[in-house]
Amino acid sequence: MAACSGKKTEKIILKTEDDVAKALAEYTADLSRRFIKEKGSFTVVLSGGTLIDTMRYLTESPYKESVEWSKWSIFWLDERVVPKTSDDSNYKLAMDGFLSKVPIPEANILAIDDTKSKPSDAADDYEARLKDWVDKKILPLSSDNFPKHDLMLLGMGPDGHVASLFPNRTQQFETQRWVTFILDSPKPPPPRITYTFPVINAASEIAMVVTGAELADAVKNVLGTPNSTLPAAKVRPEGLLTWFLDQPAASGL
Ligand SMILES: O=C1O[C@H](COP(=O)(O)O)[C@@H](O)[C@H](O)[C@H]1O
Repeated sequence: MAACSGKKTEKIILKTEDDVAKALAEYTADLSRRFIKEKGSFTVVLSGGTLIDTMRYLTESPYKESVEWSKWSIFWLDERVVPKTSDDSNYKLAMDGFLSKVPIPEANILAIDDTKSKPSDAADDYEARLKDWVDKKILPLSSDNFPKHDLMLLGMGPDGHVASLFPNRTQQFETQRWVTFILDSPKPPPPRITYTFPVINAASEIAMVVTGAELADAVKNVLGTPNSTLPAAKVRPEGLLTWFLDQPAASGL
């Protein structure tokens, strides 16, 4: 393992995707233990894409038995505006690959309301329900009054997008809203809702989980270029940012 730390950024480079999956399970279980000991709960925000498969070891021993799943709450960084039964749904992906295999209470899972077919309505609704969770003191607010989650698990696309914040789209510049929407995502399906950067960067911990040679150029741009303008370079949390990379993804560094 090669690890190098900046002030608040750590980069962990492992040989294979399987090594990254194992390290991610250990890291997430450690944080779960730490946050639950400190404050009795653990709020986790999921991406879609390859991340869910890379979380696979959390659903196996020893984590399946030892993690206090009843204290977890689940949110999504972004969601496609499609029925939850669609193969394009990030909820379905997470349910099939992760949530159906661990005992997180259903009431602790904040999924998109898929009866809202207009993306703007779906974004307003998710933001309103986040506000309810803040009012109920399940989520605290950051010093800038954005909801503060314990852990966000981010993937990155080859174009440098994170969540549904894409290059050449305005959503990446949003400074007020907690949740916004996009009608013309360059990656299908086009209609989506997404957390904004102020909410992402309010998190206590962020893991960027990036594996595969097809991500090498974007990794090089974000981590190897001063002043990269890709959306992933805007991930600068209040807390710690940890990059989990396999060697193919890190090959340009
Ligand atoms: O469309 C999306 O893409 C990104 C990256 O996905 P990956 O398959 O390249 O890992 C993902 O993080 C996001 O949640 C998803 O909606």
